Amino acid sequence: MSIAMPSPIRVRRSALSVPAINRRALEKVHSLDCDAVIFDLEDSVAPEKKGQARDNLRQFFRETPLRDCEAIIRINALSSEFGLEDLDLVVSLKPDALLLPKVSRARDLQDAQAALDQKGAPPSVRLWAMMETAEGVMNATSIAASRHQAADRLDCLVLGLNDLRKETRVPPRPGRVYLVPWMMQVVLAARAYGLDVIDSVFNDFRDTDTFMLECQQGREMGFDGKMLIHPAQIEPANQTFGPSDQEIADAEAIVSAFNEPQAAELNVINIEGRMVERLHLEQATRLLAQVHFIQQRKTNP
Ligand SMILES: CC(C)(COP(=O)(O)OP(=O)(O)OC[C@H]1O[C@@H](n2cnc3c(N)ncnc32)[C@H](O)[C@@H]1OP(=O)(O)O)[C@@H](O)C(=O)NCCC(=O)NCCSC(=O)C[C@H](O)C(=O)O
Ligand SMILES: [Mg+2]
Repeated sequence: MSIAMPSPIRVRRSALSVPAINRRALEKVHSLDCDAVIFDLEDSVAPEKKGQARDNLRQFFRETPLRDCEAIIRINALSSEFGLEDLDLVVSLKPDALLLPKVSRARDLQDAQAALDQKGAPPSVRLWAMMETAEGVMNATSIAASRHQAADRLDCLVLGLNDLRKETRVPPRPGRVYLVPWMMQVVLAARAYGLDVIDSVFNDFRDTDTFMLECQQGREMGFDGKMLIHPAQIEPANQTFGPSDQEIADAEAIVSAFNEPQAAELNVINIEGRMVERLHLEQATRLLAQVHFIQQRKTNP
């Protein structure tokens, strides 16, 4: 017996932030192997440069749109003086998602969704939410739940620890030790409502060893991937958040064991002394679909 591939399969191991004001960085993105590019109009763009940054994105989307990589635009808060013009840009460029910064309550997302709907953005334009305020983390459950209410475009939560540290005054420490409970709260809320969740940026982009440790920690906490600030972080993030050879071999063994005729009516089987249930078959099938997705991308560069 075989089971259908879950759909849609998405892979979000690496989401590179690119300041929309930086033309040189924009030119580079086509040569980079990240799963998503977040074109930033918010904190990496000075107030007097917002217009120029929007023009850069207009030119980029017109001349060299991304292929096989999600395109996300992070706008300024809708309540800011830049928010509405950013939103109009999103409606005209139709990226894969709008990333809303500093989401503190479900209402922020509902307002963004209402504005997208009212301006005629197609349903393909999803919503991503930055979780980076104390209030946002405390409201993680209702924010994630808004996917089933007035913000059904919501697709993914992105943790922002720079802002969260600033507001809570928790200093950076090895292992992000005092932040872990809040991070897990965001992961749990995302999973309860079927959302993806992406770990925060790591600022010291030349410190590859600590970055790798942070990626491994993020993966073990259940994150799908990491928001990145520098091209050098892409490969380590793809490696850490992608399926390992051992995980692929295990998944193949599970699928093939359940495909045996004698397993057709069994919900639980024994694979080399390990209990394996159909829920593991679902996990294995999802993992193999992700492997397929990644391989296809490699063969269509
Ligand atoms: C941090 C940087 C300013 C460093 O840039 P630079 O000094 O140019 O570094 P390098 O000389 O090592 O760069 C080597 C080449 O790589 C290109 N580059 C660098 N960064 C990027 C990038 N993000 N995307 C594409 N290309 C990039 C350089 O142009 C060099 O190219 P070349 O000259 O051809 O060799 C810079 O990395 C940077 O600006 N990073 C992104 C900053 C950003 O987006 N900030 C916002 C996101 S952070 C966030 O969201 C925090 C969150 O909200 C929270 O609260 O936690
Ligand atoms: Mg931030």
